[in-house]
Amino acid sequence: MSAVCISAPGKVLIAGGYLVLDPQYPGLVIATSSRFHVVIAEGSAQAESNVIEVHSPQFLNASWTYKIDDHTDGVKVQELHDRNPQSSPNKFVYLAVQRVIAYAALVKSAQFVQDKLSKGLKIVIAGDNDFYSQRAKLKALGLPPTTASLHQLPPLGPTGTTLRDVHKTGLGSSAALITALVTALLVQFSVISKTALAQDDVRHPDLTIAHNISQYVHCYAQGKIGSGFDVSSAIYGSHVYTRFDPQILKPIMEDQFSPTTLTEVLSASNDGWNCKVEPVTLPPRMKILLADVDAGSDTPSLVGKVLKWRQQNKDEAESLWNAIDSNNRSLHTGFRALSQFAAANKESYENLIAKAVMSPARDWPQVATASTEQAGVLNGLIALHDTTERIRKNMRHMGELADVPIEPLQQTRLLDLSTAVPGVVGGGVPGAGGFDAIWLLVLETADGTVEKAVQTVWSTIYDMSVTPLLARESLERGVRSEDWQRIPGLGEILSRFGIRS
Ligand SMILES: Nc1ncnc2c1ncn2[C@@H]1O[C@H](COP(=O)(O)OP(=O)(O)O)[C@@H](O)[C@H]1O
Ligand SMILES: C[C@@](O)(CCOP(=O)(O)OP(=O)(O)O)CC(=O)O
Repeated sequence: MSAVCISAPGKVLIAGGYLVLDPQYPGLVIATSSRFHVVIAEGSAQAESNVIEVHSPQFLNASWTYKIDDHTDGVKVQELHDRNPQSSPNKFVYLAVQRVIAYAALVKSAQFVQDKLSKGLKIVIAGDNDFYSQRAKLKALGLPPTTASLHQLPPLGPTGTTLRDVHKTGLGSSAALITALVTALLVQFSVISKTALAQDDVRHPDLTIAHNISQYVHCYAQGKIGSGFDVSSAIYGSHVYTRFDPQILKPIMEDQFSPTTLTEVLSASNDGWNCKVEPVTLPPRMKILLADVDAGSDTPSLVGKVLKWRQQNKDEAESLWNAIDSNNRSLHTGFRALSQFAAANKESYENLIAKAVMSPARDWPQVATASTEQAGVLNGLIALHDTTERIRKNMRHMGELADVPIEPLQQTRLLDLSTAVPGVVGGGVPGAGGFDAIWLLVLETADGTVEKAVQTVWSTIYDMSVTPLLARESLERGVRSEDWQRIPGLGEILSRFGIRS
């Protein structure tokens, strides 16, 4: 039996929330080591010709079956509700299947698609535990909210609930899922090759096709065109992202359009996709820590209010956005400068990091340096810390002006306590902000001193619950082809659906 397995990472927008909706302003997105996995198996046990079964077994009532028929006016995908009467229709999954099949039938042929479906397909979706809050599960097991406890939970574990009721952590589950599913289907129907995914070339046409179709399906399923930074990082990994002009998708966001419009708009050679991707990696010895926060209040939808405030206060908004943007760009240049230092003066870099780990960032200006190289690294670290503080201050200010909780008081207190821990460079509230999550940039030691100290601080906060996530920066960049046997927990899940090697 042949199987395709594709994974795509989650995201954290550490700089550029709101601003990135405007193509003038880039955002800095870090892709996470936590991923969504999609396996497509052909000819597995009890598979039926021209039928695609999709299962998301971490959820209750989450199976969907589609029948694919060849009509004179194109290939039709019809959901067979009676096969899974308990499952609510899944617009995201349906559109991914339907639009990729339509695209494949146009660029290959309808006959080619039918041949590929002759043994039937089974698709299994599984997301790393980080995408969903594990707070309740840890509590039920009497485990403290630490990474050590999270490591005790089975990987790709059941959530015990439905997709509608699950408590998400904000890593962008729908974008990672759609990217992995669209890419896996494109590989399955031979529209792109899986070897292309192993390459780091952000201009590779196969990656561009996977990107364009994933953005399209995600926007269509959401019923709106966001900035697209989440799908972009699911494809390309961590990067500085400048959005595409939403006009590009308009012709195919309608109910009716001609087949040639679909292929023209989504084609890798369509220059209308004017988004920019500049890959980023964190400097050596630095890592991202993330927390799922329950500060007692749900984050309402903030985007509409911020954009309305911008519209009504053009001058004030422009000067504040330009100030935020200049700091957002400094964050990126600061990463680059430190990475270059580390490459050119490895020893000085390592020695200085070993000293900086001992003090809180606010005391770094007093750290003694033994050489001009070390002083250079120290200045780079201080600049990064100051930049994160300035971004926070300006984002808080924007929250006050627009009257939305971008960095609410509870989060300010949590971040102030966290960034006072020795070895923490800085942090913030990701994306649109709110009550639900924070990110920290910390110096890394062999024994994880900083991370442990941060977790100790989190565990002493009595009036809000702060649970770490296991995610780190994705070192494997974006979407990729996997050997499913190497993904802990996946083999056992697949065997339940008769999928074996
Ligand atoms: N594990 C999954 N299996 C199947 N569908 C999923 C899964 N995760 C997300 N989805 C789809 O994505 C939708 C969630 O979209 P949305 O609320 O925009 O999420 P997010 O905040 O993660 O972007 C779900 O209703 C479902 O259709
Ligand atoms: C406001 C934004 O710029 C960033 C929102 O980032 P989040 O990470 O908060 O997003 P969700 O995954 O949708 O919850 C909107 C956008 O860029 O689309």
